[in-house]
Amino acid sequence: MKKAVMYGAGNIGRGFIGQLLSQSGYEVIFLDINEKIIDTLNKDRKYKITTVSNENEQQIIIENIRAINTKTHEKEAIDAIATCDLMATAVGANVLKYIAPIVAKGILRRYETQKEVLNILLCENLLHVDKYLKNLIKNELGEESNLVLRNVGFVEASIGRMVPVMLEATYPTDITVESFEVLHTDKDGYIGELPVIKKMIAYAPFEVYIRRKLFMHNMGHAVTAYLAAIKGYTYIHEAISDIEIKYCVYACGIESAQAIATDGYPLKELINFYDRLIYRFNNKQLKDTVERVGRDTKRKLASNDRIVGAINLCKEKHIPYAYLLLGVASGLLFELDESQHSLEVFNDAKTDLRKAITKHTGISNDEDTEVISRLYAMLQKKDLTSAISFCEKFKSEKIVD
Ligand SMILES: NC(=O)c1ccc[n+]([C@@H]2O[C@H](COP(=O)([O-])OP(=O)(O)OC[C@H]3O[C@@H](n4cnc5c(N)ncnc54)[C@H](O)[C@@H]3O)[C@@H](O)[C@H]2O)c1
Ligand SMILES: O=P(O)(O)OC[C@@H](O)[C@@H](O)[C@H](O)[C@H](O)CO
Repeated sequence: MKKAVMYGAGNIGRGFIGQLLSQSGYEVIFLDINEKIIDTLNKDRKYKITTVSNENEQQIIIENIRAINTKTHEKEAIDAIATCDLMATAVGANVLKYIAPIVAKGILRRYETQKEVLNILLCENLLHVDKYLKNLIKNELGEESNLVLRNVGFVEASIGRMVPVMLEATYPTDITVESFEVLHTDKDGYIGELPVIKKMIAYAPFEVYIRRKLFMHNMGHAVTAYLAAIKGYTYIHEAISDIEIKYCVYACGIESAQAIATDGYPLKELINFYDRLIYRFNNKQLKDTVERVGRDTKRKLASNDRIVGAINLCKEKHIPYAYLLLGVASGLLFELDESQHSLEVFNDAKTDLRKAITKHTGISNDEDTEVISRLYAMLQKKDLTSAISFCEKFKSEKIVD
């Protein structure tokens, strides 16, 4: 049986990629550091996925799996990487630097034992994650890195399925997901033959799919969460049913779509994609939280991430972006974050807003800073109605009807 290493046994590792790999005939070996999840996976050798929508729910059992704790069994983890047929990561953008040493050791062992090609599917929400992880691994490998990495494909993937955080009370490995199951990957990232994976599609050039995912899906998701926090909602489906929030999220999506479409991707398809997405945000059974979707504004408001990345693309393509600036203003007010990764941004904005805007978003021009500051003041008073009229007026000055 072919072997696949799934680095990260969390929401996406178990709830999406692990499923597709197992259903494609691979034995799936999860690498993780969460003892409870690892022990339960090894005891049961299977786990349950519940797919939910507003209409129905369905349960499936994922088999042919086992797990290795990389903290306590590093040697076994390296061995798994050295001998597998395919690998994927879903650990979180901030965690890649911690797993790079083990991945590098596994790759080096493959090189020393003349093992064939390894393709690594990178299932993280990070622009150019392929180059990022490759560089981390190059640093680990030192001088010989080019030779060692000759047979390793770093493959960007766009993960569309939304998987919420599970409640403490559920069985440790149970997971609830939405039904979306297409796995988009970068055709140019693979080395050798494309692996056969259920629901996997390989595209080239891939940039437009990554932009669609990050600057529409994740951007729209984040803006929903930031405005939801201002209005006091707990779940994404509650927020997207609020007419003012839905209007702003839609307007942000149109700004992004117009910028992405300038590279030849049909605007109509991008708008259809966004319409379906907003419908998917309304999945009441998924119970995806504002906290999960919004957390870590230090990463999410950065210049290459979902909102400011979209703004930068709009600037490059001369597309107006009033509502995306509202997205930034709302993000600067977000403090609902158990991980504390939003606290620095929130406190900096409270202390010196203009300085915080430049520090955390890279935005430094006077007009954008002024617009964000004015929207921030309105949102601080929870006045989304005035913020919307401000955006409309600002937009009409920029657009000739
Ligand atoms: N949840 C979603 O809806 C979703 C959808 C698309 C993409 N993503 C992306 O997928 C990635 C994973 O997200 P997730 O929701 O599955 O997160 P998660 O927190 O559920 O899973 C991450 C897993 O990585 C493990 N981990 C953390 N540090 C580790 C280390 N040093 N070594 C080994 N394992 C370690 C954690 O224990 C956890 O099981 C992120 O980049 C996220 O942006 C998530
Ligand atoms: O995973 P993050 O923190 O980068 O972003 C939060 C959500 O937008 C994200 O996890 C989406 O659910 C996912 O990317 C959907 O495809």
